[in-house]
Amino acid sequence: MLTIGNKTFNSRLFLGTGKYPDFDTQKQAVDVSEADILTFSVRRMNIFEPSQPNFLEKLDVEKYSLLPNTAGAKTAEEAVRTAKLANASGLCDMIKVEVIGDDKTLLPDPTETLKATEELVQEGYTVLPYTSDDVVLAQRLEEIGAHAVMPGASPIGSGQGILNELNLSLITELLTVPVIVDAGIGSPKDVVTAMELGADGVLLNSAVAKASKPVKMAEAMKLAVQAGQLGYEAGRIPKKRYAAASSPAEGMSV
Ligand SMILES: CC(=O)[C@@H](O)[C@H](O)COP(=O)(O)O
Repeated sequence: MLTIGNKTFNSRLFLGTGKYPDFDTQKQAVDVSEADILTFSVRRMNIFEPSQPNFLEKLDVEKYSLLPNTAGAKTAEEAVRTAKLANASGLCDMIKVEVIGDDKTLLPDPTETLKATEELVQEGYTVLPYTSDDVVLAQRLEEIGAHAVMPGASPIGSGQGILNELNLSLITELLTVPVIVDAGIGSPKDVVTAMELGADGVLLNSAVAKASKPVKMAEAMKLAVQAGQLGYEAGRIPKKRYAAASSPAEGMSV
């Protein structure tokens, strides 16, 4: 079970809803993934124009916890405004703060992310900021009241997987709020690694939506989260420099 703020979830997989080849594939992938939390860009929703196509129209949104994100925001002010828009439309169980600092890398702006997180926390939102894998920044976000912290594995949509295992493991060790590894996941292997590093969950989009077979990949990601979590709880063996025989001879008479 995963608890964020005052909500509890069965699944530790957070799924993005964009970039699918069509809405039927999106729905099937979401169903198969058994994700409880779905994220979507507020800017891509026709919130106040019911006649326009609705990005989530195939999904039974009542079944999920919705995590709108502030994608497209470049300042704290824009992110806060976007969060309020999502809230006003009734589509906001929690908010993912995403303030981009650079168009090419889509890496988050640290100071604006802190500012937006602080303001939204003070206004009573359940806030999950997307951040870099910087350990001290993750700690600051926790200190100002973030309900979970979401360090990136690598740049959004890059599929490069986890670039800095050390930093992610330090973040999961030092923070007490949930740590959700977000962005850059390329394959189930990356998900297992994130969970084995002690992440409480993983948020991904492109790796499923852009896979050759998105529905199959959604299932693989579900299983990877479960396998990584089980492995983490089971406690892996320490790495040794030299071999250790599987059938030790000590204590045997012959
Ligand atoms: C959907 C969303 O929130 C993305 O901004 C997120 O960071 C996922 O990134 P990937 O597409 O790399 O999984």
